[in-house]
Amino acid sequence: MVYISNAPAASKLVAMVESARGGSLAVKGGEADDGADGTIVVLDLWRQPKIPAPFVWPRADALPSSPRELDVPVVDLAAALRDAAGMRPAAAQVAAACASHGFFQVTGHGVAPALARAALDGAAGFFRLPLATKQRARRAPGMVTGYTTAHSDRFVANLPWKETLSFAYRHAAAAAGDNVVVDYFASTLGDDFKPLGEVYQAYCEAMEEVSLAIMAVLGESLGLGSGYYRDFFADSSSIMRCNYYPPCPEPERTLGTGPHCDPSALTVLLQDGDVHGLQVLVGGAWRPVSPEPGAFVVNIGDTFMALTNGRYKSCLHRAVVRREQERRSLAFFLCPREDRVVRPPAGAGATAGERRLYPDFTWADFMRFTQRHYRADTRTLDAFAHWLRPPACSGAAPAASPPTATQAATV
Ligand SMILES: C=C1C[C@]23C[C@H]1CC[C@H]2[C@]1(C)CCC[C@@](C)(C(=O)O)[C@H]1[C@@H]3C(=O)O
Ligand SMILES: O=C(O)CCC(=O)C(=O)O
Ligand SMILES: [Fe+2]
Repeated sequence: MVYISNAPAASKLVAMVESARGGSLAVKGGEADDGADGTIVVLDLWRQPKIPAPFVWPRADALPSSPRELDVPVVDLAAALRDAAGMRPAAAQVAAACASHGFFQVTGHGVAPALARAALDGAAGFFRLPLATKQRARRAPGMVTGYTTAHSDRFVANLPWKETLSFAYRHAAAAAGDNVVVDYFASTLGDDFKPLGEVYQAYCEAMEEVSLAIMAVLGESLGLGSGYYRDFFADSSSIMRCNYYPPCPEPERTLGTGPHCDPSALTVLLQDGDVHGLQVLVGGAWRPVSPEPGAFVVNIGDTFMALTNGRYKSCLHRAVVRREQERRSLAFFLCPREDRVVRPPAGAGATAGERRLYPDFTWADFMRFTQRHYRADTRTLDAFAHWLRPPACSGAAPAASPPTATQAATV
């Protein structure tokens, strides 16, 4: 028997796996099965000799991969926050990186190595659990949070070779003493998962602090002062995502995470060990950003690009997979409070006479766009801006006719 979720996309996928093996397909909807009765679970996907067709990404527009490491500055956050003498070089490093590709690394962040290790190990342990256990946290339709295998509940083609677990981290809740992450783990996976929830609660708190420190440097780098963006994101509503990329029999035909710009404001990424995977598109080639021990990789997302009227770049990136090695990464997506209006301040792109590149929007709307109308890809922010404010001549009404309304469900 094959366990599948109720989604048609997933049933198609599993059917393909089955037919590739010449086995018979029995579809089981509803509750997850732990596989103890001989059930073949979706995890068998990761052990196929060939990748199923829905995982094959088109190569027509394939750009070359370069072995040359991307030059990403390493910014010492502790020095930057200590005094003006430390801030000056940090702000200059960040300004240069963000004006070109938007990627840099941070050290001096104050995150205890043991906490980072526990978060990575926790992800390793979680993804090794039986599918049925992980499915207790499965993503609800239209939500970004939850557990997914290859996003097969959302899409039928260009499936990513990964499993993910995502959860929300809201500053307001944490400030009120609510342990939202612990509660999430306990309520979806069970009380046994409280200790893991505690690890991620602490990790998210640390990530928020790191993100706000970076916001201080970004503000300085744009001449707005260290408080401007720090205040804007002081009541953030962020997303934490654990990525697991299994070894892949045909790594050159698929991707762990497809080419995209992060819709969020800022991403703080922790890569596990020395397994390379993250690549950034710069100068027409995919360039690796390898894990630096003790450093986090930071990148500007679309929301911050909009906050600077395009001055700071949200750059295309992807994650490749490997034949022999599995890989894990932890991404903390810093996002504004849902109802905050994203608009560049005077001095960072909204000076008199400068053309606004993007309309005002709220994170709630942008988030909804990526979960219900559009699959985040190479041009998410432009598609969203167009959806919010179609060109006058098109006559289209935004909510009634998102340009790619069917994409999220099918592609
Ligand atoms: C708002 C979001 C959409 C995604 C999750 C968060 C932040 C990053 C986005 C994502 C990772 C970009 C690549 C494509 C995506 C579908 C993925 O492969 O996971 C994106 C996320 C998503 O919609 O789940
Ligand atoms: O796993 C990685 O290295 C990158 C993942 C990523 O870009 C994302 O989750 O947005
Ligand atoms: Fe990303």
